[in-house]
Amino acid sequence: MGSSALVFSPYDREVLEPYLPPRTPANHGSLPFSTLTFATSLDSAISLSPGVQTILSGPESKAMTHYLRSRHEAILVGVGTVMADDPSLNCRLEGITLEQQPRPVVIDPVVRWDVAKSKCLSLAQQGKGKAPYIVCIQSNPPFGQRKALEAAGGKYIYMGFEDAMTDDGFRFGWNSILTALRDEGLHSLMIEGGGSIINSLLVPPEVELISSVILTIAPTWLGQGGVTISPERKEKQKQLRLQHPKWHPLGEDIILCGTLRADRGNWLQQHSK
Ligand SMILES: NC(=O)C1=CN([C@@H]2O[C@H](COP(=O)(O)OP(=O)(O)OC[C@H]3O[C@@H](n4cnc5c(N)ncnc54)[C@H](OP(=O)(O)O)[C@@H]3O)[C@@H](O)[C@H]2O)C=CC1
Ligand SMILES: Nc1nc(O)c(N)c(N[C@@H]2O[C@H](COP(=O)(O)O)[C@@H](O)[C@H]2O)n1
Repeated sequence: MGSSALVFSPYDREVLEPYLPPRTPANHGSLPFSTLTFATSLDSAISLSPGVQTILSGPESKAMTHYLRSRHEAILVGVGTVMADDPSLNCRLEGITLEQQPRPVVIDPVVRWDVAKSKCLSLAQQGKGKAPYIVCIQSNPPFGQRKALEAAGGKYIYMGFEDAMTDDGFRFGWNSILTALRDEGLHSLMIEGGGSIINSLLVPPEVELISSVILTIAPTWLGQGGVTISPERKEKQKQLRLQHPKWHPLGEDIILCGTLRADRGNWLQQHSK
């Protein structure tokens, strides 16, 4: 995504409002309000292949993504995404102060990402975003990286080893991740990707941790071999269906909002026009 200041209209803001975190966090003990949001093709791909950044959002939905960034206290991505994209993970909406910038959070269990060389840290050093929090198991990340990260206001968040080892490597439970972020004082979280992060959340019981879903659907097919969103189907699992869906066209894309949690239904109905 480019670097010029973006504008998102008051009308479009109002359409999204019921699906966004409350402006004043209600309960300090609860887990962060978590919005799952990403851009997908018509064949459910979020990139052409692992490790390749693929622009799907048009200018209008890109501005929406930056509005969402301004409305959450943190943006979460997996290490696969930062290694592939070297993203900025800041908000480039017109008039945003440093205080209003979201905190980037990167799930990087064995510290594969060299944060010291990242665009995200460089932007934090320039006061154009916040330095990331990196969620990992390792207790001694490379000294130079830790020094650079901490000097800019970021940190490593260490998770316990218990229950984290799986056939795929270290995997923290989502409840533990969200608890750790709540303990860092983060009340709302925008989960952007990538594929493995999103797919692991779209299965029970993790799906209950998602407060809202806001998708950008771009009118394009990426074809086979991409990173796709297609969660594992567990035996006897019910179909996973978005509740209270709202479709909203933005430029050439369409935005699909909804919820996956039964207890959000009443709240959404009250706040939807
Ligand atoms: N279109 C869009 O909106 C978006 C597209 N993307 C695209 O997605 C692609 C990247 O997706 P993908 O390759 O799946 O990578 P991810 O960003 O999903 O990162 C995956 C890695 O994160 C770590 N991880 C994930 N879940 C956990 C967990 N529960 N506990 C501990 N570690 C965990 C693992 O690291 P380890 O391997 O070290 O164990 C895993 O391999 C890129 O091409 C990017 O461009 C990304 C975001 C948005
Ligand atoms: N909303 C959206 N649309 C796309 O087309 C995308 N490729 C992405 N990708 C996500 O945005 C990150 C890039 O952010 P910066 O512009 O560098 O801040 C990328 O890493 C993905 O998380 N999103």
